[in-house]
Amino acid sequence: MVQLAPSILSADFARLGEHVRLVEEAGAEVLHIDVMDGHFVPNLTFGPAMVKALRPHSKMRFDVHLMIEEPERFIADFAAAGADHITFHLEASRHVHRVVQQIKELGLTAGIALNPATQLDGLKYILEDLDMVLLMTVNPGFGGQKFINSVIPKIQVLHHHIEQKQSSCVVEVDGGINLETAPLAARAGADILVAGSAVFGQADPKLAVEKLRRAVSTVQSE
Ligand SMILES: O=C(CO)[C@H](O)[C@H](O)COP(=O)(O)O
Ligand SMILES: [Fe+2]
Repeated sequence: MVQLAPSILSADFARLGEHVRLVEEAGAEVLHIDVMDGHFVPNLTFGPAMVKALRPHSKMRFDVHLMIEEPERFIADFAAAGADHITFHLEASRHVHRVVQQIKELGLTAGIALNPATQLDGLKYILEDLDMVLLMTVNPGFGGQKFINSVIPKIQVLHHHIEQKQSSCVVEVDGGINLETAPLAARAGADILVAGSAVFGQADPKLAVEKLRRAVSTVQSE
């Protein structure tokens, strides 16, 4: 069963509580929270205070995607604010194993994200410690970008590897997911699909989640 993770990056920040409740009512399992620092990526978003403010409004799993340099500096703050899961970028940390341990010691699940051009090889000695791998299908930094099709084989390879190892690690795909690309990513082996503009950029975010769910359910029944 593929899960949907609406990204608040494209939500109306002035009506965030209301928007988050809408997607939860529509059955979204995970809320994706994009944190950007203006260094690792050329954009700035928000910090732990946003997670803390949203926490009382939702029972969804809070999936924090850190697009920040030296993520170890902020793990404890996001955990205290109510994150359930933290993903950081392989490209942004020099002590990958230590950061994974830090996240897990706080009782959260841990994931590593890879930019579209980053090889899977960098995960070789850490994969067994991960709860999630996030494969970016756009270059991180902005919502509303076009899905990079050449990442599809990378999703397939990772999915097959995880299946062979009988690991419980899940594959999340993030960037440019819409009604057309969601089935492609699901068919390639994605377990969780992040969608920002295809949900919160639509006039009716609740209907948008329902449509995405229908689009991926056709793949599951193949
Ligand atoms: O991590 C991200 C960008 O760096 C976002 O999660 C992602 O881009 C979602 O937005 P959209 O679905 O509009 O592409
Ligand atoms: Fe993201």
